[in-house]
This record gives sequence, C-alpha cells and structure tokens, in this order.
Amino acid sequence: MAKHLLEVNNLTTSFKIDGEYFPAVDDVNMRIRENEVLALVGESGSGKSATAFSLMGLHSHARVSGEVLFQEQDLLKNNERKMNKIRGGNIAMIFQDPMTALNPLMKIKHQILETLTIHNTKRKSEREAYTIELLDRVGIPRPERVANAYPHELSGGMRQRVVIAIAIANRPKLLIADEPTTALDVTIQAQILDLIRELQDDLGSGVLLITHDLGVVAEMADRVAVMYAGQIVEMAPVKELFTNPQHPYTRSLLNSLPSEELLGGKLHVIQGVVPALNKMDRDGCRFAPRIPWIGPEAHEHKPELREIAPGHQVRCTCYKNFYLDNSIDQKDMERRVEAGQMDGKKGASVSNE
Ligand SMILES: Nc1ncnc2c1ncn2[C@@H]1O[C@H](COP(=O)(O)OP(=O)(O)OP(=O)(O)O)[C@@H](O)[C@H]1O
Repeated sequence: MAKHLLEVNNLTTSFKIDGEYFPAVDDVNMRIRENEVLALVGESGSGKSATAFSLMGLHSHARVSGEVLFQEQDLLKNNERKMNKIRGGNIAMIFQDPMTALNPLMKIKHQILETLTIHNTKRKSEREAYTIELLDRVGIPRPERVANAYPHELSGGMRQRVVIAIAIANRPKLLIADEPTTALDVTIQAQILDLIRELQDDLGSGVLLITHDLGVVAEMADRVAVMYAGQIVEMAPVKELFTNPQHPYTRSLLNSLPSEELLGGKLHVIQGVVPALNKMDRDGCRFAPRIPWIGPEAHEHKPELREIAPGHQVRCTCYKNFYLDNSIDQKDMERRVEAGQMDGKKGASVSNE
C-alpha cells in the first residue's frame, strides 16, 4: 500500500468571537496518499476552507493545534520562512477566484517566473522557456502572447489555467484545490476539472479537493470526507459514499441532487443551516437540530467517527434511525457514478430556507 503523503491528526482551528475561541475545525483526522484525490465536501460554513488554510499555515489570527505531517515534518511547527518554501513548492493551492490569486499589476510571465525563482528551479534562460511550456501545458493557446498579458486581459477560464500553471510549476507533491471551478461557467468548469485530473495523473500528486458540488466529487474523487459543523461526519471511497451513504447529512446532500426520476419532481430538502461557531452544542450530535423528528435516544453523546465497513466511517448512531421518503434510487445512483455522470451541479446542497 502506498505511503501517506499527508497525515492530519486532531487538527483543531479556533476563531475568536467576543473574546472567546470557538473551533471551526474540530479534531479533524485525514490521510491522503500519493496519486489520490480526497474530496472534502459540505455546505457553506462547515469548515472546509478553514481546514485548507490551516494545512497551509495561512491562518494568522486563529489558534491552530494538532499535527499536519508532510514529508516527515509537522507543518504546524514550521516557521513562516519554511512554510514559504513549501507553499508553491511541494504543496500548491488553487483557489476559487483566480483574480484574487493573481497580481493584477504583474504580467503573467512574471508571476510564473516569480514562483520558479522563489523555488530556485533552473537557470534564468531555462525558466523563461519553461514559463511558455507551462502555459502551453495547461491548454493556453498562443502562450507567448498570454505570457505578456495582464490578468484582466484574460477570461475567467484562462485566468484559472494560469493559476494552475503556477500551481504545477514546481511539480507539487500535494495540490489543495478550494472550489477551483465554482466561479467559472459550466462548460469551462468541466475543462478545468479534466485539466486538474490530467496533471494530477502526470505528477502523481495527492489532491485535497474542496467543494460543495457533488457532481465534481463524483467526477474527480477517489475518497470523500463529508464535513458538517467543523467535524468529518462520514468518510468513504467515492463509490461507496454515493451508493451506500449512511449519515443523515450525507444522505440529505445526495438526496438534494436531481436524479432522472426526480427531475421535475420535488426534491427532499432538510431545513436549516450550519450553526454559528458560538451557538452550537458541541457535546451532542451536531446535525440533531436539523432532524428533530429523530429522538434524542438515537444520538450519541460526543459521537466519534466509527468504521462500519473497510474504509467507511460514520459519526453518531442516528444514521440507524434516519429515513427519507423519496430517497434516491440506488440503481440510478450506481449507474451514474459508473458513468462518471453526476449532473446535479445546482442541486447539491441542503436547503437554507
Ligand atoms: N477569520 C474568521 N474569523 C471568525 N470566524 C471565521 C473565520 N473564518 C471562518 N470563520 C467561521 O468558521 C466557520 C467555517 O468557515 P469556512 O469558511 O471554513 O467554511 P466553508 O465550509 O469553507 O464554507 P464556504 O464554502 O462558504 O467557504 C464558519 O462558521 C465561519 O463563519
């Protein structure tokens, strides 16, 4: 079995609210192997970005504890100088909005050259040629012209390709992609996902893919971690998660995907939102307030993630008592996962109404 590339143990990230710290990431454990895509999925406010930012040491005002083991170092113990060397080098990040990742005042080629220079790869003349090669590699037509352009002169899809070129410039071992296609048109989204998958295969990198979009998960992930209110509530290989989901939250997310049978019909949605950090009961099951028809006896006190099948973990026993009236046809789901065709891009969220 391949070695873990990244091992996250008991990661806890707390933000200060009215003078008190509250965890937004609460005792999270996860592993990513080489050449594996782990998707971290959950609705807005569940703690996905806070997790990614903590791994990269980008939370200067938060209190972060636990271990983030990467290449035999605990990244949380690194100073800023060491982290700068790792960021953009062995670990790269792709963010949702390419405009915030790029410097609007700098030509594209200088932004790529900068990352190559920081990480000291190749001689100057080689770096310049490699810049064009990278733009070509991410599918940018006429790369010499784009190299001399400023970010605002490019379309959103082209800008995201540039961000990806910068991300892969130093052949990272780990890629963290936080909603990499959310800001793009649907047709461009598919191209960018294909590109990330292709490059990841080439480099053999591990990927942490953060998304609220189950269509993206089905297309890209090998394993999935479902996050709710700062905790992972279910983790499983992708096919197992889509065909045999257990946690009520996972099942609600899946059930809000339009299936062929349900299209045009009514989708089952769970009311409510992720609770605010300073307003949640941290001792009980955090999803309990959104499934009030399930009695307190069905939930555990301080529920832990437990393995229910090889590689499949679930938090809290309430899943044993949870039913959905119009739950998704499993055969339809299996067929669509096999075909890599989850087209519910718009439906993959729990209702906020
Ligand atoms: N800098 C901060 N200070 C205080 N609270 C924060 C800060 N950043 C995030 N939070 C809170 O932490 C929780 C998790 O936020 P986070 O952005 O990680 O969620 P998310 O799952 O990534 O959502 P989204 O998809 O909307 O980005 C939320 O309650 C959010 O309000």
